[in-house]
Amino acid sequence: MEAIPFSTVASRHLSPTSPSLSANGSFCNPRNARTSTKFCSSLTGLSLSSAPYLRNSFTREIWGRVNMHGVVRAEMFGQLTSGLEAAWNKLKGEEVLTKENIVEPMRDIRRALLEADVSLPVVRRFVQAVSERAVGVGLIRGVKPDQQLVKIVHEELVKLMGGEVSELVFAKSGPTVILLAGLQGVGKTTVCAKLAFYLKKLGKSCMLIAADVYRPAAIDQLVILGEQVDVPVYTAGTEVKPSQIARQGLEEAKKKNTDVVIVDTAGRLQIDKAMMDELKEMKRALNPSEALLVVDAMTGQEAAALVTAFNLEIGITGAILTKLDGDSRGGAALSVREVSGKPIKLVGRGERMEDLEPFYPDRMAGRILGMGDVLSFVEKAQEVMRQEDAEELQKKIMSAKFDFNDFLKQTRAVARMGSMTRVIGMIPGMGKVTPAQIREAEKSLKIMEAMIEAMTPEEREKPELLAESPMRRKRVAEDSGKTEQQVNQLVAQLFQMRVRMKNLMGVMEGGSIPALRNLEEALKSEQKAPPGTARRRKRRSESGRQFANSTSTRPSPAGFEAKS
Ligand SMILES: Nc1nc2c(ncn2[C@@H]2O[C@H](COP(=O)(O)OP(=O)(O)OP(=O)(O)O)[C@@H](O)[C@H]2O)c(=O)[nH]1
Repeated sequence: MEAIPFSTVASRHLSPTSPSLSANGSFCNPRNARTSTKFCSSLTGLSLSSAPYLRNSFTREIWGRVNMHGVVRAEMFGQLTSGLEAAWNKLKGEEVLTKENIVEPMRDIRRALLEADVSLPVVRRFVQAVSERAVGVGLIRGVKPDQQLVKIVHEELVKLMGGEVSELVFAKSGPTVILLAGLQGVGKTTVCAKLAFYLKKLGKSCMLIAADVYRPAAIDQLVILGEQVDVPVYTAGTEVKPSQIARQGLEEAKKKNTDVVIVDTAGRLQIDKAMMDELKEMKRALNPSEALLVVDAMTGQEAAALVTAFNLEIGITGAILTKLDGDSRGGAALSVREVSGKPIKLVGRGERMEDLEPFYPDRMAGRILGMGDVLSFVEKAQEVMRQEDAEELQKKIMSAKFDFNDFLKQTRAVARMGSMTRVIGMIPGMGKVTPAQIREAEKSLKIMEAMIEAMTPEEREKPELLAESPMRRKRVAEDSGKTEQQVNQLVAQLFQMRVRMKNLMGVMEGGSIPALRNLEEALKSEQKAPPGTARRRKRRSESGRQFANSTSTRPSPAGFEAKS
């Protein structure tokens, strides 16, 4: 497969079809623009002016690297995303949305939602709401009908999923009790530890209570997970009643001034009376601030039905949706709130302890529409990247001094961000990725790492040394067990990246969206121009000039390809 620069891939997906991009020039939902900016800056600790950089060039360039050896095409709610895309495509060339021309797109939307296992009444209400709004839309100058429909669908999806983030409720005094319930194997025990890990990051002290007395292995599992996240686990064996264990555990937590206790309960294969009675008793004994039902996203609308049933039976405060990293079709995420009236508070997106996060309806809608979830991505990136590193990196990018040490640091940061599937799903247009393509990308990272490790510290710091010396590149190839061609490619990529980063920085600093579009257009047309054409040659020579400008003291490595 021919390697296509990521920026080009991104530009395809950042076309004006993205309502948030055209609306405010960022990936954030316009509604939440204020919150999003605050978010970015509060998380980074960088100045507000750094936020656009983090939202744009940082994410692209990290992914530029991951995707350098080939394009990873879009699968997270993949089928739903493509189904919806088919709907917009039907409106291409139309001047205005009318009752007649939205019939077919609405049929596509309906079909896509049903195939994603969204519950039928929810689909009906959704389609009706979108249709009513679509035909009521007047002609907005510069916004095409397909874009208008995307925007309406985005807003209705956000509404469907509850609109705002539903925050966890904490007790005003004494320990906050969070009771977790759910069927067998949905991920309850894992969620206990993940939740403790998440709350610890918010500065809360936690204790886990092992009240699943029917599966002794569950107690051991919780103890192990507790050790992993460094949170105490209260256990009392399997001979004591669960409500009794929970009460004792709560007393213990009070003595220790613990902020939050999280109670693991027994799962069943299906809802039964004994389970419900036990949960009711636990609720009476603990008076929890949160009673959350853990449901598996892969079960689609069944998850929504379970939330409804548990709520009617024992009264719950919300749901935690797990396994969103799997091939969930989206039905659960879209149906739970509307069917049960209860919000999804958190989502699990992997097996690692850090793979639990708040449920943001607007970000989820963005992912469903193939617009990615850049804010979650940036947050993850910031979690694994020290602030000083981010600042240092920013300086280097601005002065076009980005070297192989930075390259390695960022590559490793990406690796620490979690499973590739999960991370890739957050990038606009990167929703549909096959496992084989992810393996390919991971392999590429390893190859790059091996080559960089074979460089001397001086070479890593001054990539020009490698650009100028075929002998050095040969040595790196031999020491890393890779081919000379692979080393040449890596060195060339670093210089290309410097140029691209500099261009992006210029655009970001100027802050003008038309400029960004121009750049994307330019990248797009470069990709389209066949090799060897005058246009491509012209661009290449311009790119060489840009490089020469970006490194004043060194000879341009534009010629190094010829030397090697
Ligand atoms: N991929 C993925 N796997 C998950 C997620 N959450 C949990 N799992 C996995 O699901 C499996 C079952 O998780 P458990 O925590 O044991 O489930 P449980 O609900 O406590 O099961 P019972 O105690 O039998 O009721 C484990 O292999 C977990 O690693 C998630 O968000 N994504």
